[in-house]
Amino acid sequence: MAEILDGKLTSQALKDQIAEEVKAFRAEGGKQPHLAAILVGEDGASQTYVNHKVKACDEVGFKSTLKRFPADISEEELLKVVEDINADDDIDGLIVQLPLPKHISVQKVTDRIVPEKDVDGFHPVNVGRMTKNLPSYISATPFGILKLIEHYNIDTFGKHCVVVGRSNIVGSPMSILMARNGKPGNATVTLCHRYTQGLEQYTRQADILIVAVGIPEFIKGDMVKEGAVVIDVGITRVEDASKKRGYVLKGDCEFSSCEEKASHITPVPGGVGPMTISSLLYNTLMSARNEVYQSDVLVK
Ligand SMILES: Nc1nc(=O)c2c([nH]1)NC[C@@H]1CN(c3ccc(C(=O)N[C@@H](CCC(=O)O)C(=O)O)cc3)C=[N+]21
Repeated sequence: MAEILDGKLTSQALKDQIAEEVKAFRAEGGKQPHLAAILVGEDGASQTYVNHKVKACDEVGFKSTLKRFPADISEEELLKVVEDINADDDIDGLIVQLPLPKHISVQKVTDRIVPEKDVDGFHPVNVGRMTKNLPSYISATPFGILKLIEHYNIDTFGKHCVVVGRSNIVGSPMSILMARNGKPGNATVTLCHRYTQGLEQYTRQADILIVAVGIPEFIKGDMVKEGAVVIDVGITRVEDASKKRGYVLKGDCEFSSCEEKASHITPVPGGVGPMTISSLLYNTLMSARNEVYQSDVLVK
């Protein structure tokens, strides 16, 4: 029986801390942190996530602005919206909810956000600074996983961490963060992906197994080492006619079989997902306080 790494509880604790810090900051004459989100199209999951983000802003005392556009907005128009927000001194953080429609380049749009407002940590300047262990915005999902590991006092020093999936948003930054000299960090990292041969040979060696492939129940218990810490980043809507909503949420790990082997495991939902939201808020607070790019000559 594994201990549950409760992302809902941990996220709430982090939000409570953020709310306190907002109060203290404003009492010193600081501004109200302000997060802007851009949502393009009508994707159901994206709408859910963005609504969660707006609600979370209210909870911690942030201002939020949601800008919605139809799926057929042109790339040029969207880039103009980004530029307007870049120039708006009241807005501290901007996220463009992914995925975007195919005719819009994710890279062009994320690269257009000024690094100082890139609270998603997707801009190459933030990715580069993260890699060099300089102050940066760390993407919300990897940042949330670090916070969860920290909250439960999980030791990563010298441990073997196997990351499955090499996406720009999760797998790649996660592998860098777990290996770099930090806390949590200093792990020995193996990064596996779709072309890895004999995947289970690697996953079975993991003291910490982080899975972000987006394939429901991809990892089974027999691929997990006894006593491993299992972090499941996947969250897929799987059709289920017996449910009122018509779907269930599934992680990348088969919970029942992995839970038998693991010492700690994140559930889906209620694991990594909620941590993502509070981490985004934390980045926005850091931006309002001008902590990351303060007195910084790199990008000015
Ligand atoms: N620019 C951008 N930044 C992102 O950070 C970003 C994105 N685009 N696109 C999509 C992914 C996914 N993501 C999640 C956020 C919260 C939950 C979350 O709160 N999940 C709840 C359940 C949510 C539900 O009921 O569907 C849970 O796991 O308990 C999940 C996934 C952020 N992402």
